Amino acid sequence: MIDQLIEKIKKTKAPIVVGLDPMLEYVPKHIKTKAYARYGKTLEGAAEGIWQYNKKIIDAIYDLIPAVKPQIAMYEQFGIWGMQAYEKTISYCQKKGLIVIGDIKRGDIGSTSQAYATAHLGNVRIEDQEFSPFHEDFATVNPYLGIDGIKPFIDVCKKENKGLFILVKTSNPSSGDFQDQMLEDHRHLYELVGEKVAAWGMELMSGNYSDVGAVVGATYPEQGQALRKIMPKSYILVPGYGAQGGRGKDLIHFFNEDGLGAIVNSSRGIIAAYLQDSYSQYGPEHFEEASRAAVLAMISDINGALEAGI
Ligand SMILES: O=C(O)c1cc(=O)[nH]c(=O)n1[C@@H]1O[C@H](COP(=O)(O)O)[C@@H](O)[C@H]1O
Repeated sequence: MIDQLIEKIKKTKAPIVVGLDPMLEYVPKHIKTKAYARYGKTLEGAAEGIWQYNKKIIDAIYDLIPAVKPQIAMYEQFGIWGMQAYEKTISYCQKKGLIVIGDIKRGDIGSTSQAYATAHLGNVRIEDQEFSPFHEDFATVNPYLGIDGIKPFIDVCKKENKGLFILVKTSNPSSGDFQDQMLEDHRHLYELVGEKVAAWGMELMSGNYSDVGAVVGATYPEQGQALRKIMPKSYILVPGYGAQGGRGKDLIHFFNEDGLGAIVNSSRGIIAAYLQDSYSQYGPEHFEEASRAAVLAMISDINGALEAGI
């Protein structure tokens, strides 16, 4: 699957992924009014609102980008209707030719991880038929449970040609609480996890890169540089650009010398661009055009930094 992602990154010249993390407060009034008229001010009405909002944004940006990353919690808050909106969003994006990274951050004991992997990347058998419930192309995975929690995902990736991004050094302010702990051999815990990700990925090579990638936050550029060397064959998903403070110039060391190796995510910075001062001229009526302008600005910021830095 990583080869397909790389092909799309090369084609769009955009090493970016747009996070589809819809909050109800971002959905403009004209969309909410329609959704509530049909389904009431209910979980179902809210889920319809976020789905219509996503659809407009996808239509406005799909030609510019290789991939999207819907974050499942944003959908889950609207119950089963939210989960339907999650699946509809995935199907719609895939029909538009986008790679979908399901931001599910799962990981559990082996048997439970197996069920998560089946739900999101694999197929569930019901009597004599198989169904792929959420059919994302990649999923984010939490490695805290060790190899038991990861192996079922790796096995499904092998079988179904899918991919993973495993949390290594997250972007949040308290990510150091555990991840920066120094081990007896004077390595940080995130370095050990990076080494494991690199080793797990060797079984799933596709060209120069592995289907097993890593998540490293844009807010930790020095750690990103160190991890780039520890995991030379792992694609790095880099969240934390924009709303969390990451900028293009912080990101050059997340990339390899071939100009590949990283894909940078922005969620609020793109989908809620119309609420920012710099895009306020678009207004809620043209929110999707603000998102398109924000995507173009992000591509040019990152490519500009890469051209200047490599
Ligand atoms: O796995 C992730 O995507 C992720 C890991 C991480 O370390 N930090 C992080 O922000 N994320 C996700 O990336 C997105 C960031 O959103 P924005 O800050 O709005 O761009 C959210 O969906 C987060 O859940």
